[in-house]
Amino acid sequence: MSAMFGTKVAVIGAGYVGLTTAACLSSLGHQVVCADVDREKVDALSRGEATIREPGICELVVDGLASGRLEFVLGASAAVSEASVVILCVPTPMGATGAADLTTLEFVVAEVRELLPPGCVVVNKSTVPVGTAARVAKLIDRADVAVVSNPEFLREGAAVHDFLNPDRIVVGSADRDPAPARRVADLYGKLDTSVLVTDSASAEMIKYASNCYLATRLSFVNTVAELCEYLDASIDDVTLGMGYDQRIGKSFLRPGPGWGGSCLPKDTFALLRTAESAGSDFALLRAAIETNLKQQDLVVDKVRKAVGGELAGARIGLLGLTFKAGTDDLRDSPALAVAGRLAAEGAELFGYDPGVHAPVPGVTDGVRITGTAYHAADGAAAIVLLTEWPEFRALDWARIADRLDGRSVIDTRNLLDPLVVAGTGLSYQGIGRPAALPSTGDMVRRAG
Ligand SMILES: NC(=O)c1ccc[n+]([C@@H]2O[C@H](COP(=O)([O-])OP(=O)(O)OC[C@H]3O[C@@H](n4cnc5c(N)ncnc54)[C@H](O)[C@@H]3O)[C@@H](O)[C@H]2O)c1
Ligand SMILES: O=c1ccn([C@@H]2O[C@H](COP(=O)(O)OP(=O)(O)O[C@H]3O[C@H](CO)[C@@H](O)[C@H](O)[C@H]3O)[C@@H](O)[C@H]2O)c(=O)[nH]1
Repeated sequence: MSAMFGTKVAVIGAGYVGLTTAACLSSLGHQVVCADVDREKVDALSRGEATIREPGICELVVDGLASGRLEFVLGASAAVSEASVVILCVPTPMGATGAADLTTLEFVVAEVRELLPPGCVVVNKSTVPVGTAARVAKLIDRADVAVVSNPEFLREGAAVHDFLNPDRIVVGSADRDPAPARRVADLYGKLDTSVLVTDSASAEMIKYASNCYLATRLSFVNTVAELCEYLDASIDDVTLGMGYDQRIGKSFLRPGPGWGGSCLPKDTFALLRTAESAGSDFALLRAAIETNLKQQDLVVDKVRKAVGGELAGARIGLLGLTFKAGTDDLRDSPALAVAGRLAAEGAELFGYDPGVHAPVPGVTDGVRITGTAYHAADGAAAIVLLTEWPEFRALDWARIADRLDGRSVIDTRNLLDPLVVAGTGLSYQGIGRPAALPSTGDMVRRAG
């Protein structure tokens, strides 16, 4: 069967996943109505203003509105009445027990179930525990509506690129029913990628297993980095040497202040809880989570030592507050977790982040936001780099040295060239990096 274009699609939720999905599907030729409960967001998007910081999103929204293939509406019920595919992209945050909280998802399902046109396919794109597609099908309780799981794998900061160039598309339907799975797979017919069709439980598990594997890999790397410090080895060279093994690969091996963001922390907890309810002890995953919390302690220990053992009253400059570079997202940011621990010990914090221009009440409390990296350094006893924004590499470190009160630079992302920083008279510490070695990866011979 040839790929089908021009499908009428409703996308529920206009956040990182929903807005990207809506804008990209309209760019692929589909007719998309995207709904959100946030009136300001709907109004801004309807005016062609992007509400998230993602390369390419604004252009797609503007093009979609101009072509008439993209529309934003308030509330899910306003979006679904003519849709042949309804894609749920609402939040599934961590609940009180660590399990995913499905309240919003179930609320939306209850809101739209009677409005869905006959023959419509409902798609779970939100990250949801195994069994949720079956549960949603029960809640909808209509023989003429199928429920399909289609997990999303995009990364923030590269959302549009990842959506349009996915490593794979996973579609799971009840009993592997091919007809609704094909309807969903066909939405992506213009993309050159592998499409895996499976049952809905396996599709849901693929999403959690992928995120939990990535988190475990990082906890492993962070632990190897800690060992490197004791053994005077270089984590940069160790991960480079590991990455040449094609079974391991080079990506997702950078040590840091711990992994964070809106997905890995909640999804690791959720799978741990799912395992517990299935009577299984996922000890490896639990260790990955615990290792991640310990990583923040290690960073705080380094800072405490750097300022002479007492954080109370110490002025510290922080470079980076977002959970990774290239995003303005502060949700579950390891940088803010470290800041919170430093503040709890009485440190006075001044922070600069290229993606954060004003304090965010309840989120950046305890950190005074500065307009430049140099202002964060003013009079500080130490500088702590927490997010790997490339522009921090290009800072004038001699100028920072002049403005600092103390001498310490702690680079939790191994972003900086230690020789450049040390060349200004500052004392450099990375993660798993011996202080006195040249930067990294000096190859004697490179193949090809
Ligand atoms: N952020 C990512 O990188 C990413 C990647 C893959 C999967 N996911 C998953 O996708 C889901 C959504 O994540 P997100 O980051 O896009 O969340 P988000 O918070 O950025 O966006 C969710 C949107 O849903 C809206 N919303 C809430 N209740 C609603 C309702 N009743 N009706 C309509 N809209 C409603 C919110 O106003 C918000 O705009 C989660 O399950 C997440 O785990 C996220
Ligand atoms: O080598 C690395 C790579 C990442 N990180 C950290 O790991 C966290 C997560 O990073 P990343 O995976 O790039 O961020 P997300 O945008 O949250 O994307 C993850 O979570 C999404 C939501 O489920 C998935 O769709 C993506 O595939 C998955 O990578 C961040 O704190 C990063 O700083 C490191 O410390 N070292």
